[in-house]
This record gives sequence, C-alpha cells and structure tokens, in this order.
Amino acid sequence: MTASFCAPLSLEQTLRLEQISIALAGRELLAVDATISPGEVLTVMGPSGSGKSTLLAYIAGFLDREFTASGGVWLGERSLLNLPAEQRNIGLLFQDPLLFPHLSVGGNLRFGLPRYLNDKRQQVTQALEQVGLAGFESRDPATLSGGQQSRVALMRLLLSKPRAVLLDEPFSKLDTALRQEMRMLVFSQLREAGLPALLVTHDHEDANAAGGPVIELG
Ligand SMILES: Nc1ncnc2c1ncn2[C@@H]1O[C@H](COP(=O)(O)OP(=O)(O)OP(=O)(O)O)[C@@H](O)[C@H]1O
Repeated sequence: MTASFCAPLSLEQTLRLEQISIALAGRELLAVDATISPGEVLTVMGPSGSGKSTLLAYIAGFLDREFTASGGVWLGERSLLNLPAEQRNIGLLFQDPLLFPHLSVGGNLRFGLPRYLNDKRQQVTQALEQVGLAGFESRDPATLSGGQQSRVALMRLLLSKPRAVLLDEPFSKLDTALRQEMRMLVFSQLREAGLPALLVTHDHEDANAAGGPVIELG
C-alpha cells in the first residue's frame, strides 16, 4: 500500500502593499508600495500628520470616509480590500494595551483564542509562562504594571493567530528600560511566528530593533 504524504500547510504569508495612495480633501497624503515577508518588520516613519496611522487604518479595513484611497492589500494570494476588518486576520498593537477591564488576565487571553480550540487553559498558561507572567490568570488587569499589561496584550494578539500584524507606536508609553525589553520580546515573537508586520514609530531605536526596511513618509 502506498502511504499518502501531505505536506504541512504553511500559514506564513507575505503582506503586499501594492501602490497604495491615500488622499485627504483631494490632496495626496501618502504613497506606499512595499512587500513584507513572513517574519519581517517594515518600519514606517514620518512627521506627525504624515499619514502613518491612516495607512494602518487602510490596511486593517477601518479607514475613515474623509479619505479617498486606492491600491492593493494582499495577504499571500488573497486580496483583503473587499473583506470587512474582522475578517482580515490582522492583529493590531497600539500605544495602550487596551485590555478588557471587565475580564481577568486569563479572560483577556482566552478572548483572543479561536473558538475551535479545546485546550484553551493550556494555551493561556503557556502564553503567560512565555512572557514571565506564570500564575497571573485570575489577576485583574488593572493591578498589573504597564509593562505587564503590554505583555498580556502581545500574547492576546498572538493567540488570536493573526496572519499579519500592525503596530502603532507600541513602545512609546514605556520607560526606557522596559521599552528595550518589549522591543526584543515583540520582534522575537513576531519573527518566531513568521508574521509579516508593519511598525509605525517616531523612534529610530524602534526601527533599528525591528531590523527590517524603513519607509519615510512626508
Ligand atoms: N478622521 C479624520 N478626518 C479627517 N482628517 C483626519 C482624520 N484622521 C486623521 N486626519 C488627518 O489626516 C492626517 C494624517 O493623520 P494620521 O493620524 O494618519 O497621521 P500620523 O502620521 O499617524 O500622525 P502622528 O504621528 O501624530 O500619530 C492628519 O492631517 C490628520 O489631521
């Protein structure tokens, strides 16, 4: 009998930003054309108001109607433009951890888990161990330090199994020592997960730590 062989399905995909142009009140705000490989972080820098967050909103699917936009957003072979934000499989990390205040740390992490998973408890335990927060499951997020909250937010994002990640100044509210620690944690986790990521920042040290290409807007 011939054994049938199934190659493992790779979930790693490239994020392609194809000739994106966004205008506000008839004036072009930004133009971007870039390809982000799995595990790579593209950094977008530029002065305040140059359109960095607007670019993320276009990719994630919640661009305000004030703007007009054109250009493609592709995850692998799939165009995302006709999908609503919740079906794009894009993870977002902001300045604020934005943990749900009415849920425990464990509840926040379980929220990110796909519904079909049976071993939710184990996944949550492992995620907390990975970021040095073992035993924090039942804690109220409000009792955690800013750095601890950021780590929970990162693991909630990764547990939701996104296909790409957008980071909007995720380290800007952390003090210097913690910022360095979080940079290393975030970028190593993204690399390990093989996720293409786009980082918006004003900080050149963020860009250096991300280690990928840099686009300057404006
Ligand atoms: N909802 C909106 N309606 C109209 N104009 C907006 C809206 N949101 C942002 N803008 C304008 O669009 C431009 C780009 O804003 P955006 O927030 O993308 O800039 P940014 O580069 O992310 O800035 P910062 O570095 O300060 O966060 C700015 O001129 C801003 O005033």
